[in-house]
Amino acid sequence: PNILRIAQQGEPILAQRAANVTNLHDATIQNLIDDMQATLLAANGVGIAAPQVFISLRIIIIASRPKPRYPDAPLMEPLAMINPEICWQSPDTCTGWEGCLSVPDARAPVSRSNHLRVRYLTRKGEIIETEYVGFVARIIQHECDHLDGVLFPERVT
Ligand SMILES: O=C(CSC(=O)[C@H](Cc1ccccc1)CC(F)(F)F)c1ccccc1
Ligand SMILES: [Zn+2]
Repeated sequence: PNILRIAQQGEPILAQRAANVTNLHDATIQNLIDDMQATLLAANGVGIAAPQVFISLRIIIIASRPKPRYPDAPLMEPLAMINPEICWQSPDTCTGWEGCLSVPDARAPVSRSNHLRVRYLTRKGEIIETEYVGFVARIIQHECDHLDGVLFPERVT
C-alpha cells in the first residue's frame, strides 16, 4: 500500500459532497482502502475520509486507539465503512477535543451526539448496521462530515 498525500484546509475537494461508491469490488477501490489505512496509521490518526486523500468518494476508515488526550479510547482494528449513513443519532451530546489531519495544529472542543447507529457496506460488500457511543461515535461523525464537505472548525460552537 502507498502513503497518500493528505489534502489541507483550503483544498476545494474538502468542501465538496463525495459520491457514493458503486464499484466496490474494483481493484481501484480495494487498493484505495489499503492506501487510506496505511496513510491513516502513518499519520497517527484515528480516522480518515477519502476526500482527504483527494478522492471524492464516500469511504471512511475509523481506527480508534488510546491517545494521551483520550486514554479511555477503545483499541479497535481499522474499520472501512463504504457509503456510511448515520441512520439515528442521540439528542444527548457530549463535548470533546477534536483534531484533523487536514487542519494541522488545530484542536478544539466539538459537541457531538454521544450515541449513533450507522449503516454501511464493508469492503466485502456486506450491509452492516451498528451502534456506537463516545469517542468512536465522535470519529464517525467527524469522518461523515468530511464526506459532506464539512470540517470540524465549522462545528465549533
Ligand atoms: O489522533 C488524532 C489526530 S486527528 C484525527 O485522527 C482525525 C480524526 C478525529 C480525531 C479526533 C476526534 C474525531 C476525529 C483524523 C481526520 F482528520 F482524518 F479526521 C487526535 C486528535 C485530537 C484528539 C484525539 C485524537
Ligand atoms: Zn478530519
